[in-house]
Formats: sequence, C-alpha cells, structure tokens
Amino acid sequence: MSSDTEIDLEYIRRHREEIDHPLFQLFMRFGHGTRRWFIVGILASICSRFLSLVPPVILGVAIDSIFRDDTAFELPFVPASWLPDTTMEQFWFAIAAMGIAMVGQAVLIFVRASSLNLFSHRVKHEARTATYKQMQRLDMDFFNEVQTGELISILSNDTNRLEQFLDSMMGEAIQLAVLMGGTAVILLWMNKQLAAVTLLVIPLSAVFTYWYMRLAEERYTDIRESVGELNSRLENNLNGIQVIKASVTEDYEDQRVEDHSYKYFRLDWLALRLSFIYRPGLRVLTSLSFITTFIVGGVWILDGPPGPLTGDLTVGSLVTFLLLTQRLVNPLAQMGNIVERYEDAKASTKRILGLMSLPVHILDAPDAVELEDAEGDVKYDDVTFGYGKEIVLEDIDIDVEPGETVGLVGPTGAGKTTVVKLLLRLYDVDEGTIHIDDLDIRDVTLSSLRGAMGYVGQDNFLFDGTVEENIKYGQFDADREAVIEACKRAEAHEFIANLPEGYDTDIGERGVKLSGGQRQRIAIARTILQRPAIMIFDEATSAVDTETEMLIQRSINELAADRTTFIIAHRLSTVREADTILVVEDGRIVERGTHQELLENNGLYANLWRVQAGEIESLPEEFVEQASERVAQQALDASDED
Ligand SMILES: Nc1ncnc2c1ncn2[C@@H]1O[C@H](COP(=O)(O)OP(=O)(O)OP(=O)(O)O)[C@@H](O)[C@H]1O
Repeated sequence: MSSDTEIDLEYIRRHREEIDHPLFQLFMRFGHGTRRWFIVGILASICSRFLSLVPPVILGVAIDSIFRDDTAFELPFVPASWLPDTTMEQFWFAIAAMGIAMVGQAVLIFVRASSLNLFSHRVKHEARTATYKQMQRLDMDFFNEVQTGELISILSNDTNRLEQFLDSMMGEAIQLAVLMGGTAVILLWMNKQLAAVTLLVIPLSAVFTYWYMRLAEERYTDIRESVGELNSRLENNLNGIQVIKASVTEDYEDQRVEDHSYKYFRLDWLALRLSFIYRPGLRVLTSLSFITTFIVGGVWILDGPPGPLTGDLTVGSLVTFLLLTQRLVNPLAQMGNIVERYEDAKASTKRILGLMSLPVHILDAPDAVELEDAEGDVKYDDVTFGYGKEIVLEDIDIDVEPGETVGLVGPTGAGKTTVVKLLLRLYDVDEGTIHIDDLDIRDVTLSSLRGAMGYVGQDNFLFDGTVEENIKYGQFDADREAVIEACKRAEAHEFIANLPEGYDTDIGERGVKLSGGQRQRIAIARTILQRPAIMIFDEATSAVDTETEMLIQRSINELAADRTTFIIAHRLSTVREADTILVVEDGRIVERGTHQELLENNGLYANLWRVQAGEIESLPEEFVEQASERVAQQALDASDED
C-alpha cells in the first residue's frame, strides 16, 4: 500500500479536515427522507417570528392613532380598505389582531418544534446507522489505527451533538435571521433614519461573531478529538480491568484517566473562556443599540431631530422601536449559543463524514463471482506482504490439495497468522497471488470467500446471549438438532448440557461466565455448523489445559479429515499428523515436509521439536543464539511501540 493512501491516524485527521461544508453535506446525505419536515419546520419558524412582530407594531399604531389621534390608523402590508373607520372599531380590531397573532404564534411554535425535532432525530438515526454500516466495511488498517472508544464516541457523542444543534439551535438560528430581517423591514418602514441608528447593531454583531467563529472552530475540533481520546482510554481500561486489578495499577490508571479528563477540561475551558467574552460582548452591543435608540428617539420627540436627522417621530413609533429593539436583545445574545453549537456540530459532522468517506480497499471487484461449493484447493504464488512499509511475508509459495491439512509453525512474530489473514482477505497481498479452486481470491465476492472458511483463533469472541445464540451466529436458521450435532462434534455437548439452563444459558459479555476451553469449543461448534470448505485453527489449543487440548484436538482431527485445514500451532504435537508442515521464520518458509521428513532434515523444526521434548541439552549452540537474538529483538520492538 502506498504511503499516501495508507490509513494511519495522520491520514484520517487530514481527510477529516478536508471536508468542506460538512453540515450541508450531512443534510444532503441523511436529510433526504425527512426534508419535507425540515421545510415545514422552517416555514413555521419564519411565520411564528413574523407573528411575534405583530403586537408591538399594533401597539405603536394604536398609541398614535387611537389614543392620541396623531396619525391615521394604518398597518404595514394591510390594505387600508380592510381597516375599520371608527376609533372604537379600530381599538377592537387591534386587540383581535394581537390575539390572533399570539394564538397563531403558539400553534406555529408547536408545528416548528415537532417538525424540526422529527427531522433532527431522523438525521441522527440515519447518520448513526449509516456510519456504523460503513465502519464495518472499512479495511482492517483502520481498526488497527483507531481505538474502539474513539469510534463509540463518533457513533454516540458526535451524533448526539448533531441532534442538539439540529433540534433547537438551527431553528433558533433561522428565527433569529427572520427576526432581524422582519424587524429591519418594519423599522425601515416606520422611520428610515432612526432605523439606521438602531440597526447598526447587526453589522457590528456580524463582525464580532466572525472574529469569534474563527477562533472557536479550531478549539471545538480539539475538544471533540479529546472526547474521543478520553473514551478510548475508558474503554481500554474497562476491557483490561482484570489486568489492572492483577497488576495493582489502579493508581497509575487513575492518573492516566485524570490526565485525559484534564486535557478535555482544559480544552473545554479554553473554548468557554472565549465564549465568556463573546456572549456578554453581544449583549453589550444590543443593549447599546437599545440605549442609543432611546436617547436619539427621546431627544427627537422632546427637542426635534438631533444632528443630521430630519422629519418627525411619533411617540407610538418610538414605543414600537424600543419594543422591537428590546426583542432583539435576547435572541441576539442567543446568537453566541447558536454559534457555539454550530461550531461543535461542525466538528462532530466532520468526524462522522470523515469516517463515512474513508476509502475502502478490500472490496468486491466489479465482476466478482461467487465462490460456490469450494473444493478447498489453495495456492499461494510468490506472495509478499507488509502491514505498512515493513515487509512481513516474502516469496510465500504454498500448494494445498483439497482435503489436505497444513501445519504452520515457527517462532513468534514469524508471520504465521498473517498467512491466513491474507487467505481471509482481511488484507490484500502486495505482490503475488492467492488462488482457491483456481480462482484468484480478489476475483470472488468477499462474502462467498469468507463464507467458505471457518476461523477459530486463540481467543474467540462470544457475544452476550445464550450458548445456542452464539453457536448459531451466522447460521441463524439452524435448528436445535443441528446445533447439538455440531456441539457433539466439537466435544462441547456434555459441558453445555451440564450448564444450569443447557443451551439456553446466558454466557455474559464476551462469554465471561465460561472457561477459556469452553469458549474455545463453542467457537469450534459455531464453525462446524457453518460447514466451511476450509478450516483455519490459529493457536486454537494454546490457552487450554492438556485434557481440554486433547478434546479440542479430537474435534480438530475429525473436522480436518474431510476438508482443507490450516493449523497454526506452537505446540508441535498439534500438527504432527499434518500432510505438510511449513516452518515460517522471519516471513519466509524455511522448511517444508511431513513431521518425519522435517525431523530427518535436522533444521529449525527438529530443534523446536527437541525443545518441546525437553531435550534442551542436545540443541546446537547456533539455534540457542538465534533464539536469544529473536527474543531480544522482540523486546526491542515492544519498547519501540511503547
Ligand atoms: N495489524 C498489524 N499491524 C502491523 N504489524 C503487524 C500487525 N499484525 C502483525 N504485525 C506484525 O507482523 C509480524 C507477523 O505477525 P503474525 O501475527 O503474523 O506472527 P505469528 O507468526 O502469527 O506470531 P505468533 O506466533 O506470536 O502469533 C509481527 O512482526 C507483527 O508484529
């Protein structure tokens, strides 16, 4: 894989930052099903805000034309022919209009809240499920780099942030825009000159907000990242709670969690500090606008137009001006909140979309065919592979006839597991090819390829649920008889029958209520039920006692009898009966043959065999030296990783 497409943390971060107009993209992608609710919500927002402007305008007009009789009774956007003539009728008309406006506003607020909430919850749901779907399909490189806690933080915290913004803040932003626009139109209609004084607050607030947004954006991105890091730490520690307790590292872990939490607190505080300047700043601006309007308007009425201003100003107009300006104060101060939530939602959306749009390399080819009824003929041809730039496997050639059993042995870190990961296409080869039944594995569909294989590892994941649910995982239609039959073959039936509720016993998260050997046999039963053409056992017996090993070995032998089988083992007795044993060292196959042939060869395998037979004294000096070099190198590698 070339370095510019390699999915490492740097790439993921860069990729995230390159996303333009994240919220717009989010709407286009996840809002399509509920767009009509969005439109209804927006229209209701606009109309309710317009209605909220009606009472102050009518009040101003009523003061001037009904109570003081200064001016004619006229209302903006209402034809004069609709208005009554007598003062009393005008009075009742004004009250009725204000009443209708208030009731109408209440109804519209209800419509707005329900439709925008429906829209935002729907978007959250769609975004979360689509992100999960996509995440499952990402390459293994991604999962090697990104921690589970970080992913949970995206699927949970980030989608929630999004909803909070879409739910309330977006509605409020639109209302604020309508309020500002509507107020400006009415004020300009009433008195252009005083309006110019009052409305100066809008461009000033815009400049101030722009300054704030530029500073806040980066801070919110950092905050969201630090939430992900904190979640990763917590998730890691909860998973490793046994190790923590056994190693008595509670204090050390307390400190690590505290450090992460403190980092989050610091970043949050930095962003808050900025908003502590911004929010009161906005309030000062709007209050200044109110006071200036009051001073200019008051002087105007008492003493004629001040300075360059000309014309008349009525008391009613000034009351409307002051009421409307006062109404602007709170929503404008709210703008701080809106902008903060917007920055927060933008940072969250970038994380969601960043994950959604990561390239996937391991995909079905456009003309991929189904691998049907695989025979189990497997060929590796000159395969070379590395996880990053470092080569892990080189020039691997393997030829397995259907039904044969291949043992893979060798020192730890030699590359044995990597050989089978390539067969499962968890990674693609860098050079060479792998064929199953003469089909390049890149030319068959991933589902049929993986469906043809059963994998049992050292520590198999079991889901929270019953024994039966775990065995039927992937073969959901299997009946109880088939499950029991598979368990019998996996030497698991007896212990399951002895569990308190047999096959219906709940096994706890990750199967904690079972022993390692029991979990292993359930995993084998699950694989047997799948009837795969190719079986892979990767250190399947290394974590169990000798008796359980014997039982598992029996089930492995039975399964291996009629299908192609790969067995990776450190205990060489496990592969003794294999048709071919491949000895892997430093990413290369250094020896191959049957157990007997390899012993006669007197190479690495024969030495490993002597070690396991306890014949340490008879080992050649060169082998001991190489072994200690390898162990030293592993210790070095481990400390590098730290
Ligand atoms: N996901 C990964 N990313 C980067 N390097 C990896 C990854 N998985 C394995 N490696 C490296 O690749 C090399 C081969 O690993 P592999 O797991 O195939 O060895 P192995 O022979 O199966 O070892 P063991 O017997 O200990 O299971 C090791 O050096 C390991 O550090």
